[in-house]
Amino acid sequence: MRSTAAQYWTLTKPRVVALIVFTALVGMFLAVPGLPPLKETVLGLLGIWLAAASAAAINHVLDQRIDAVMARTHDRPLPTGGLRTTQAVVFAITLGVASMAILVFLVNPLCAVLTFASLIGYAIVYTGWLKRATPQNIVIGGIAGAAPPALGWSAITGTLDPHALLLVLIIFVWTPPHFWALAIFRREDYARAMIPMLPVTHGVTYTRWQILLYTVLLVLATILPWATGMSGLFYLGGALVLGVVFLWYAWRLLDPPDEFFAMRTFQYSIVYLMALFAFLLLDHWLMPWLQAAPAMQLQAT
Ligand code: HEM
Ligand SMILES: CC(C)=CCC/C(C)=C/CC/C(C)=C/COP(=O)(O)OP(=O)(O)O
Repeated sequence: MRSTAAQYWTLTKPRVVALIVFTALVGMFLAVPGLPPLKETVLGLLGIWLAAASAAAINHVLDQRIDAVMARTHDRPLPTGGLRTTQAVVFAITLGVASMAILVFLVNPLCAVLTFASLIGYAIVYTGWLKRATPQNIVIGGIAGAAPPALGWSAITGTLDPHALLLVLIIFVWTPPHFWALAIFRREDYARAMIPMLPVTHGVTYTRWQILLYTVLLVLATILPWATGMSGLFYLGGALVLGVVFLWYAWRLLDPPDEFFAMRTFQYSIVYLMALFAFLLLDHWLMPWLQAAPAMQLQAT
């Protein structure tokens, strides 16, 4: 039996939210030359983390009947009775209110509004409506999960920058291969719960082609930070290597070597996004050094 604290922690989907917060952090670092101001960085991350955790807890509340019939999710705190619905609702509201208080009063109103829209987008629009309504659920709902780089950026600058939207676009296009690979492996779960995920409504072969299509779009989208001058060649090299590996997974998935290959593709999607954003960050730090190096060589001669 897990402790009550561990059950609450599970409600926040800690690993998904950790990667979400990392993408927000990268948005913050890319927003300004050098280091972003400490106060906005720390409080902005705290506010975004609390909002995402609140949204995740609401997802557990609204999905508890679905979660109870799926093998992957049946042991979550609400289906098992580890926590009562009222406990989860109070927890979600507390996190949400704390997040908004921090962002409105200590960061800036734009960041607060965008973060609130993402919270509602995931917790209510995706979970409460789209997930049950259309196989395009995760494509449209993916906007909320993709928003954090823009949330981070706006926490630092108080503006919505086109470069931040490029990072949002990358995660938006990444979401379908990320999720549909898992959904192929778990399609019987979704069929049993009567959730219209793409492999259930359109079949596995169609979903595999859609994964390949979105992976091609993803690789093209990842060229844009370099093409628009936001990132340098170090980033581009990393993005292309990661992208070629993703394309290889998506291509092999059309005729997979075993039934677990879709799951391996899903796992790679997470490594991919983590590494891609790490490349953005490293490139941002390295760029001044790389640009200064030829000038220093000239001075030496
Ligand atoms: C609508 C958009 C998305 C959908 C439908 C989706 C769906 C899923 C699902 C069903 C899982 C398996 C969770 C589990 O077994 O507990 C998962 C795992 C994961 N997702 Fe997503 N995801 C989305 C967006 C994102 C975003 C935006 C990120 C991060 C930027 C992300 C990061 C992760 C990570 C890190 C895991 C692994 C969690 C673990 O190992 O416990 N996902 N996703
Ligand atoms: C404020 C802000 C940044 C909000 C974003 C919040 C957030 C946690 C987004 C992650 C998306 C996600 C895990 C979707 C899976 O939901 P699912 O219900 O399809 O998956 P499940 O079956 O594992 O519950």
